[in-house]
Amino acid sequence: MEAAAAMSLQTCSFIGLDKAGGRNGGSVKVPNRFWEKRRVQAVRFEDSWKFSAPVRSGHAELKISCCCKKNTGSDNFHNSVDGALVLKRKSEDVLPYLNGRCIYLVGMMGSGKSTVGKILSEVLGYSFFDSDKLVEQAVGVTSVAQIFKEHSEAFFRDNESQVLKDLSSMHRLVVATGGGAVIRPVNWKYMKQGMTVWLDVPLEALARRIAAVGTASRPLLHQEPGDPYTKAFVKLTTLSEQRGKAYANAHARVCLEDIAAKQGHGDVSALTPTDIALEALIKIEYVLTEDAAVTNSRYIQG
Ligand SMILES: Nc1ncnc2c1ncn2[C@@H]1O[C@H](COP(=O)(O)OP(=O)(O)O)[C@@H](O)[C@H]1O
Ligand SMILES: O=C(O)C1=C[C@@H](OP(=O)(O)O)[C@@H](O)[C@H](O)C1
Repeated sequence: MEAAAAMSLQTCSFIGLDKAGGRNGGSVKVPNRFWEKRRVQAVRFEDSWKFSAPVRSGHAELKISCCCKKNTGSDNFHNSVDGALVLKRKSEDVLPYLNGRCIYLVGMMGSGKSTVGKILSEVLGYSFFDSDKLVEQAVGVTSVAQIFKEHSEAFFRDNESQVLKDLSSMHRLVVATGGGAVIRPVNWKYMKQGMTVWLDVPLEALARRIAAVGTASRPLLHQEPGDPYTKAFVKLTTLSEQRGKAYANAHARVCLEDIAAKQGHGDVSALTPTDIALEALIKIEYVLTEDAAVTNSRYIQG
């Protein structure tokens, strides 16, 4: 049911970026023309950063017809509709508290940032961006692997920071960041303009997912010897040790082991992207309502 729910919920649309810098130049600035186009979808709010308890509106219209189209079996159909409804209702709870703030998904390669991010953007009515894709478009190449090969990791990181900086002035976006975006403190300054959410996935599950699609598109994993699972697992273990603390900077942590335990089976591979998106919304709501409560109690106390 999940693939269908995810497919039907995703409406990712990227708008091409003009090449704004030479291949051998320094960082590449995302051109203004790009943001002018996006402004149609990504509304700017001048004063949206105040944490206060919002006025709740009634339930918005539920848009589930697209989910039904993709499913065939009757069990799948019901699971999918139920899952989509629960997710949509939760998004309506969270939206007033988000107040236009962007969501930045962080996590290791293969943690599901793009998959879950597209679902979140759809239910929230936000636009979706994959920062890797924005870097590729800004540099004028078709893959991150090409940037690593023809330039360097440092060149990629500079461009990644520039993209995050440009995104940080926007609103109503869900951004799937690259797995290494967390290592530069300045990127946190940009990402923390919005809500940051860490998708915390066990290494075995990450390596299984990556092995299923191959390591070619992920240059940091591709250099290791061995079969795709071993290559991925070995390098991810090292990266996770180096980055573990950095991911923990996020406002919210979505731990797949915890979700699986809550569901009573303990099997993270049985979790669907919709389960994970729902948990992300629950965690975001928790963080934002805590902030709103603190702000309101300060206001009452004068
Ligand atoms: N919950 C999930 N269960 C199984 N596979 C998943 C799940 N979420 C994502 N995947 C798969 O894992 C791979 C990596 O997901 P992706 O969203 O691209 O991760 P990221 O953007 O964090 O690198 C993709 O092939 C995707 O289909
Ligand atoms: O973890 C990392 O350092 C990287 C993760 C990749 O993004 P995904 O997390 O989307 O695979 C991409 O940015 C690049 O290959 C480096």
